[in-house]
Amino acid sequence: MQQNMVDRTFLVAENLADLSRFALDTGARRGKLVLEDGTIFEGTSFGYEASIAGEVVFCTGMVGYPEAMTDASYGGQILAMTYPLIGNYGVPQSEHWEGERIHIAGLIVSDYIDTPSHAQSVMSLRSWLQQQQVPALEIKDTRLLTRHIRTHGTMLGKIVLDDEDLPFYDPNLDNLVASVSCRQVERLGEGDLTIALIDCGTKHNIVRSLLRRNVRLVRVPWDYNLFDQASTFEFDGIVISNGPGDPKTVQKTIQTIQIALERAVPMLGICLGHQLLALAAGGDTYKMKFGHRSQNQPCLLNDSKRCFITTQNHGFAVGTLPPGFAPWFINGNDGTNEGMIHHELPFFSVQFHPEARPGPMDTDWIFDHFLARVRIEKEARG
Ligand SMILES: NC(=O)CC[C@H](N)C(=O)O
Repeated sequence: MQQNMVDRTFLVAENLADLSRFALDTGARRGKLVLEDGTIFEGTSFGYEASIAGEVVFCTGMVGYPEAMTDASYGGQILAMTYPLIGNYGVPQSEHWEGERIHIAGLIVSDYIDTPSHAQSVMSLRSWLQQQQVPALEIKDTRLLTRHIRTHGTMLGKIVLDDEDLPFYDPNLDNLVASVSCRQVERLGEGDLTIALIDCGTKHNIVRSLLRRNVRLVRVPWDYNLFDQASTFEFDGIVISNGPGDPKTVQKTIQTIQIALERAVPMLGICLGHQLLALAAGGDTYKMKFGHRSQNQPCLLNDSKRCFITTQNHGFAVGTLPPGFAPWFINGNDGTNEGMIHHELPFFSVQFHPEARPGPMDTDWIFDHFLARVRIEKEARG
């Protein structure tokens, strides 16, 4: 027995030596993740060979790296995946992505797997990162990094290759929505209800979820004036999408929502859309210590014993609800607000992602609930 244990220890040591020889043989470049408080994690580059700065956040989802990486809400962020094996099922075709490209600024993993195995995989994660020019680092101890961020809060950081250096960059100071929103109005689908989707960096599954319900969808840029006589079209409701950065930097969308509130146009806000609706209606948002990024966030439906397991990706939250709104959902872990609903008017919003991708479909009914109310309001208007 004791002999076995000794043998195994020896084997592990030998494998580790093999691995480091492999890294040297493949010419993998060494790199560092440098945090703004001076903490350094050494690692090996497996993505695009460049240095990059951003905000370091962690996601505890066990699957879904292609969806998370293409979610525009992660714009400006260096994403650390806590699930240790990343790359093992490769990268699917772009129709399965949540945006047109990779939106994260950089990727941090514990173990990068370069031998993907999945029926839908068309390339390795390494090739994808290199094609799309996104740096990535394998640092092994993502647990220590995550515990550090949980203790001290989300912080700025940079992936630095070899002896290169660059300044820290805080993405929350900029309006990132302007760089990820669509540029032109796009008309999709057919149906008797017309929904205007304000694209602040919408996940594709919000578009798919609406089209699946047979609506005529008009996707508009974040700063599009929906109420300008000359440029606009008839619509029955508005969906305000998810998106990157601090909601307070997205003033033009807030102004559009304010007009929609005055005119009682039915509205559904999702994630950033929830925060924007709250700000437009007179509420307030704040930056959370380390945010919610996973696919198992429990959300309690207010005044009930119902709990939904939700997908989330946000670093800001609604602190003060606007007048006229009640809490709709509350986070079962930390009690933060996860949604709001107006007492009388057709205004709803959720902090989580009812479109999931990746994650559970528990709250897919939010789209049905919203569209049913849009129909009621349309019929009442005649
Ligand atoms: N997924 C989102 O829409 C994120 C909203 C916002 N950027 C936040 O981090 O809180």
